[in-house]
Amino acid sequence: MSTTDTRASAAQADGAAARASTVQVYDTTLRDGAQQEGMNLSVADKLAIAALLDELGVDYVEGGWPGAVPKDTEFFARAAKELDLSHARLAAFGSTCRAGAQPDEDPQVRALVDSEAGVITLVAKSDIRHVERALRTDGQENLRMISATVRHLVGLGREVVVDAEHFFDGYGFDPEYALSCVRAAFEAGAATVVLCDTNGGMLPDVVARVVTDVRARTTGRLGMHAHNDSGCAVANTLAAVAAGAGHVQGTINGYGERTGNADLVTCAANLELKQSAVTLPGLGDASRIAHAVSEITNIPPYTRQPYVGSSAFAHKAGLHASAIRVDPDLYQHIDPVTVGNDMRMLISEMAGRASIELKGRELGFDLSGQADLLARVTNRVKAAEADGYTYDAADASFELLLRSELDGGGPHFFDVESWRAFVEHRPSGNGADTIDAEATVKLRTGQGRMISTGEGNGPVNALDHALRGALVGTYPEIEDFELIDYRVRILDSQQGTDATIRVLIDTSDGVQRWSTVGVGTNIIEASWEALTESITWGLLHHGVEPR
Ligand SMILES: CC(=O)SCCNC(=O)CCNC(=O)[C@H](O)C(C)(C)COP(=O)(O)OP(=O)(O)OC[C@H]1O[C@@H](n2cnc3c(N)ncnc32)[C@H](O)[C@@H]1OP(=O)(O)O
Ligand SMILES: CC(=O)C(=O)O
Repeated sequence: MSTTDTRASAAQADGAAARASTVQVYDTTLRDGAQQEGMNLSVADKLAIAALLDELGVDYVEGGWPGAVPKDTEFFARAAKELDLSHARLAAFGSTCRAGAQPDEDPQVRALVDSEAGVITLVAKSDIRHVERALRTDGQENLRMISATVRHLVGLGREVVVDAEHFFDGYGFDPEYALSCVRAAFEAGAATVVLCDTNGGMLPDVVARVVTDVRARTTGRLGMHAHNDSGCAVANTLAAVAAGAGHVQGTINGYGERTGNADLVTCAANLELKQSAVTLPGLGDASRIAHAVSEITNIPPYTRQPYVGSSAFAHKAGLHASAIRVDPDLYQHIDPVTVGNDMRMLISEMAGRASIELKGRELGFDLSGQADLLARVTNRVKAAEADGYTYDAADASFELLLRSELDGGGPHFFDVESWRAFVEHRPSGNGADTIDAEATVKLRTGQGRMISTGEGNGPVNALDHALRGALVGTYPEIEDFELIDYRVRILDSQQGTDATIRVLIDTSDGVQRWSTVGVGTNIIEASWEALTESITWGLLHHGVEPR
């Protein structure tokens, strides 16, 4: 073991020794995550997400609030028949009984029992101001509500978790009252009392101090539920664990009310990989699972999300690449494989020869020892980027550039003789004028000269149709290629309509997706370049030989 390794291991061992390795991981995506603006999950969505969370290996999946939200009532009914969880326990969320009511008479509490969930999580007020102003009752009655509801559910054989709402604010205002709520829950048999930063405004030092105090003055497992309004939800969760909390709540991808909850994957990865405080059996699949949940919620993944984002291990700076070539650990905090992610090299004006060599390796080319070639490609990339190209968003165009240096010309599927596109406005006289676009492409393949005309709803669309028309006889494979995204950026906006234009095109064949770039002072010229590169890369990667 090297000196650096020894030092790193010692530091990690210190951290680990300070913590129990039994911190419970409790997911509230289906309840608090669903409180996110714009999120609307069907029962089928919830069942699918619950199965993914179980694969990840969380200890608890909170399914929602049966009795309050009809879909959640249905979720628990269907979960009992359809969900086969191998690791997680299903938790139903709800509130304590109402002021003045008995739990066995309260329909909300009955709905929790009827959900048949083995775990019931009760939200309880712990800030005296909320008790008096929101519940409109007094402190003693709130303690009775907590105590009676917990006792009732424990008596029915359920594991009870109590979420002490607004705990940190309440503790700051009246610590004795906030503590009496925690004690009431434990004395009635709650397995865990979760201290909630409901308004999400806490900072880690406050969380650490409060959790330490509460731990010294109560007995029982404490948990942490952090919202991210101060941008500190993950940090606050880790601070709570460092101060002795044995249960963490959060949501996958950090979904949740307002700015969201603590991102559970980030929390759990930190706790497992850096502190050995949790064991998440599916951590090695975390990236796939986080993205699969994004597909279901229909909320695009956050590319810079820690651990699982597509940029989490993407390296752009040339100096980083030169060190990574020696040892990836020099610029990465963990091995991406441990969370199911990949290291990627981004090629741009900031690339150096090491970046090109590593990108080449990623693409399947061994460029080691080819100093002249690496220098040539680096120089071409820098010059092209200065002209407006951007290769970190267009891997396919970079690959073609690299191959053109490697193969002395690269793959050559067709020779373009000429192309043209025009747009015609046709007045109708009745106000319903039409605008038609038409393009003609002339090119040669090994099978002869092809001339094709295409129409479209704009000149680029017409050109795309004409190009495909000219090629499809020789290369029928292109019928599978579909242009799925088209982005235009004006590079020097002060030049008005004379500006340089960059076009990025994403193409898919239903299995893989690739991106190409074109640049020109004319939007059609830039689009043509990106279109032809897209077809070339697609043919190449379908194993097609020039015909
Ligand atoms: C911090 C959190 O995020 S907790 C989770 C919050 N999630 C949700 O609110 C989503 C689901 N909520 C709902 O469907 C509805 O708000 C319901 C069914 C819970 C309540 O709806 P309604 O019965 O129409 O009541 P309304 O929303 O007007 O008021 C809430 C009532 O709950 C009471 N209440 C609030 N917190 C608690 C608590 N911890 N324990 C007991 N009662 C509570 C309030 O005092 C109020 O009582 P009131 O009807 O006597 O005034
Ligand atoms: C319970 C909960 O969701 C909160 O206090 O934020």
